[in-house]
Amino acid sequence: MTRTDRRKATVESILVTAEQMRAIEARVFEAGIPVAALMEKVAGSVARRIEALLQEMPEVSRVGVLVGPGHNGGDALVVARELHFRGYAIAVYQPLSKLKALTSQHAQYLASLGVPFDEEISALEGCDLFVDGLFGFGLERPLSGAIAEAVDRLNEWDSPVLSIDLPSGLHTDTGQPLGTAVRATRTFCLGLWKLGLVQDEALAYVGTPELIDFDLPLADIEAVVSRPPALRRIVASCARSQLPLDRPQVTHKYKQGHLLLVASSRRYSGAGLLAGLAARASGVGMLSIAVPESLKLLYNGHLPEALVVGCPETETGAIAAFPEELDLQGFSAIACGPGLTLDAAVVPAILDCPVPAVLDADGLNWLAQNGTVERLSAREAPTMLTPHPGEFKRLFPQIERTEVQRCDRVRRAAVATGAIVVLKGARTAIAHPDGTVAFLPESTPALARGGTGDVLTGLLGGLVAQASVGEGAIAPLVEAAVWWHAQAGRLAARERSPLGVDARTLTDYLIASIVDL
Ligand SMILES: NC(=O)C1=CN([C@@H]2O[C@H](COP(=O)(O)OP(=O)(O)OC[C@H]3O[C@@H](n4cnc5c(N)ncnc54)[C@H](O)[C@@H]3O)[C@@H](O)[C@H]2O)[C@@H](O)CC1
Ligand SMILES: [K+]
Repeated sequence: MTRTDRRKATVESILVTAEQMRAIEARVFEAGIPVAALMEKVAGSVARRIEALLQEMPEVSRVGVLVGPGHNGGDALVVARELHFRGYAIAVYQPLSKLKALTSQHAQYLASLGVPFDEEISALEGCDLFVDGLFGFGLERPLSGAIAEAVDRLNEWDSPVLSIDLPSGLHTDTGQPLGTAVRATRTFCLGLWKLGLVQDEALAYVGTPELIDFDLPLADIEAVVSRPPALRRIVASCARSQLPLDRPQVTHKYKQGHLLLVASSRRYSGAGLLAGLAARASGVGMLSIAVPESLKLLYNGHLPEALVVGCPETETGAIAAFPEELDLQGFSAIACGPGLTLDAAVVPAILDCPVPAVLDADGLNWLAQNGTVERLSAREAPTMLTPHPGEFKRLFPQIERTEVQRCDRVRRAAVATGAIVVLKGARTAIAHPDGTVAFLPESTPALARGGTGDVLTGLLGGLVAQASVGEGAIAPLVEAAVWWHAQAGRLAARERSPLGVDARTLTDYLIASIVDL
């Protein structure tokens, strides 16, 4: 990989906090680039990008530009100037009279060109497009008074809004609106991806995010951001490259991993089927499924290739124990949890077994009742937990109470337990025991349906089983599984509408979403 490629890969994959961005910028300025030159370069790139978008928007003639007191406002003024010269009618909303020096100079020049400035947002009413440069990264103070009212007013209008760096009002790290925030159609994130943009709280504000790379030197990025970076985005090309698509020519089924799926009860008979169908799509060499004895026929019917292990049942129809002859150590991975109910008595045996394990649903609920941290830190083999926020809260009540930010909560959970923790959400976060956290930047709300979590468990289990018999590391595969699951959801939503992504259908789209790679 050349240095240029490495820089590009780094820029695509890391997430920075406001503090880190500030430190990187400071190094660049210290090294000598004039602030005005950088602003011209960055805002010039944004302007060219907007001009390209405008080629597809012939209806736009009047552009409203929101200008704040700092350099985000300066960027917006450069964009406004360029669009003015391209023939667009520009109107500027500038609520605060005191501007930073550079911003003030740009304002003075734009005004000299005859562009009208106003301190009332109503002056922009009826514009065909808005450019939001009120506040950029590092905002701490909540928006209030007339500016907050102006933002709320803007949010009621229909024309598209393009935000520079972040939607104004959003906290750079938490992604939460400070008082209120601009609801953008598109956000041009400058230089490096900001952590806040991949938080669930930010999604209603960010619109389509896009990175404007302005050539921050790799040395300056690496001087501030640790290696491996503590915070990352899952990049599609990297996730894809982890999938076990290239098999050796000479192999056999047991060399491709043997997954034991432990799932279902008479009450929740379908959960294990969904996980089993997803495990099938993972390409795992052998699939065994342990279910209550009375469900054996059902499972044989739906998953003819699987070895179905009928287990003794409790009175309630849960798995009471594994059959004596079942050797847990003979599997390359175990995935446990979907549909078990808390009556199932199999989790301790899995925890005691030195085989990689994925725990979900009632596997997690069992842990929550029996001491998550103590039980997991004693384990020798890799463990993966896939909680949704409710399960996470039950698993880690102390962490939930002390940490405000999701990113910190999930990181602490992974460090404390030694497990890889997949905290599911609109933007799933994956924390590793070394303290690094990766976020899935693209997904679809169509996946918010019962059973899609069972699909993830089966898929992840199947991939982990393959990695654990091969040379591949398990950690990157967890991220690949989360990415793949979302890709399947996105493809299904595109082809069948967001209503057509039931969990059973999702399992069909797993293969469809990777066949043309
Ligand atoms: N300096 C440069 O050449 C570059 C600057 N960039 C731009 O600069 C931005 C960051 O600039 P700044 O650090 O000036 O930050 P802002 O543009 O967000 O402005 C901060 C100013 O707003 C005021 N302020 C903060 N909260 C407020 C509130 N709630 N109500 C009223 N006023 C409030 C502060 O007193 C401060 O003066 C980036 O987001 C980006 O757009 C980037 O283009 C990179 C290059
Ligand atoms: K902004």
